[in-house]
Amino acid sequence: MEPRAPGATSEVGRLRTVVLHRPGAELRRLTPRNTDQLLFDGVPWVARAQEEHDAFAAALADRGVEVLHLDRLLADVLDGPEAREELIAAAVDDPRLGATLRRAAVAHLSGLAPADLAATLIAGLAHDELRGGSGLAYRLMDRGDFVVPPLPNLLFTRDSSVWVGDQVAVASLAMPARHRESTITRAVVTHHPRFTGVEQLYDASLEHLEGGDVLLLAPGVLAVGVGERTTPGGAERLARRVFARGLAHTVLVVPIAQQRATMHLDTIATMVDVDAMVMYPAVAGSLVAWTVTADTPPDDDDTTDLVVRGPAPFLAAAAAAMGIDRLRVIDTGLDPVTAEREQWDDGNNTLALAPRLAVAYERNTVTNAALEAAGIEVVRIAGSELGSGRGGPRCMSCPVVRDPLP
Ligand SMILES: NC(=O)NCCC[C@H](N)C(=O)O
Repeated sequence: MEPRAPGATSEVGRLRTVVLHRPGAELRRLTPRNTDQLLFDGVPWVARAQEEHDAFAAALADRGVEVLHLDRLLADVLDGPEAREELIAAAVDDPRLGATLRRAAVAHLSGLAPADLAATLIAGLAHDELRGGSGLAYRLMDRGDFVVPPLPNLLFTRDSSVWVGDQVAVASLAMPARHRESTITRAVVTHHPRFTGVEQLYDASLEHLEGGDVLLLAPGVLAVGVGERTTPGGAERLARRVFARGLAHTVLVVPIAQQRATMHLDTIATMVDVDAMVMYPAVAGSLVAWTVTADTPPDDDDTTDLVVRGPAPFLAAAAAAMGIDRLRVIDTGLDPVTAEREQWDDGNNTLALAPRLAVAYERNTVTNAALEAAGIEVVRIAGSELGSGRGGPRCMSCPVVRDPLP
């Protein structure tokens, strides 16, 4: 059967196709010395993280979701000269290297077969793995230093690209440790036959915008978190572009605390039904939104002012934009300490497979019980090791095809 044309207009339409990344050798690079810089909160047990991820992928496949693996898509495109050239250039685009080491790194990477090159671009290249290294920068490096740093956060496929309607926004990731991820998603959506003809809505050279901050609340209505990662400038640019291309009529811009626990909007709230969210109780009453619309559709990047109203309470502003009476918040009934613990462990970061059917980490027992009491079927997955990167089922998945809502 022909694959369905890619696209998504909501968070909860039946999920048909998703991109995941099974974590691999890149996680073995993590040590207590580099976890902060590489945005992990601990050193994961890699084999167990892979088992957990395999079970996540199996849970999706068992429910009829086609799982695409990012490393395989990457290896496919690295069979062609354009993606090879672009991604090798991106891997050595680092002022630490200097010309001599850069040349040696290019020669090494250029000699690799597609699957090996894909693996190396993801796992990185350590000093002692480089054949034929030379030059001052090389000689002054330590054995374990990275010529090409690893990408352990590629696991969180949600952040480096996001589909809005039938177009894909390649993200502009804020943290240096994640910049190169966008070059990989860009190469895949540009060169893979699966995505031929797809228009790109955003790119990594623009203001910071991360997929974890973008929620498709309803067809035509986006919520965009602005905080540690996505900037107001990024939200404005995205709004202009989705209006210009007829992909949305309203963008709700939602300020969130600029701290690690709430790095993206999807760490505090995700949709579990067409009119319901699970939300961190500590923010449910105080979250606000700026409602952005356009009187006349702008051009992609013109400078005409958008219409900005607010701030207003998020739930009311969202319901008004979505054209519903009320956006329900599933009351997790949590005491503040349990709520804080389960938010940190991504209890609010669920992946909807369909209305009222969501994947969640099993460890968040109180949040999951509340979801079930509210009529949401919860598919529980283990995440004790996966969670050390601070991301849950939504962060670890990029929906590529969802059914439109009826
Ligand atoms: N959407 C998400 O919240 N993604 C989780 C990203 C975790 C990753 N370690 C990061 O800090 O960017």
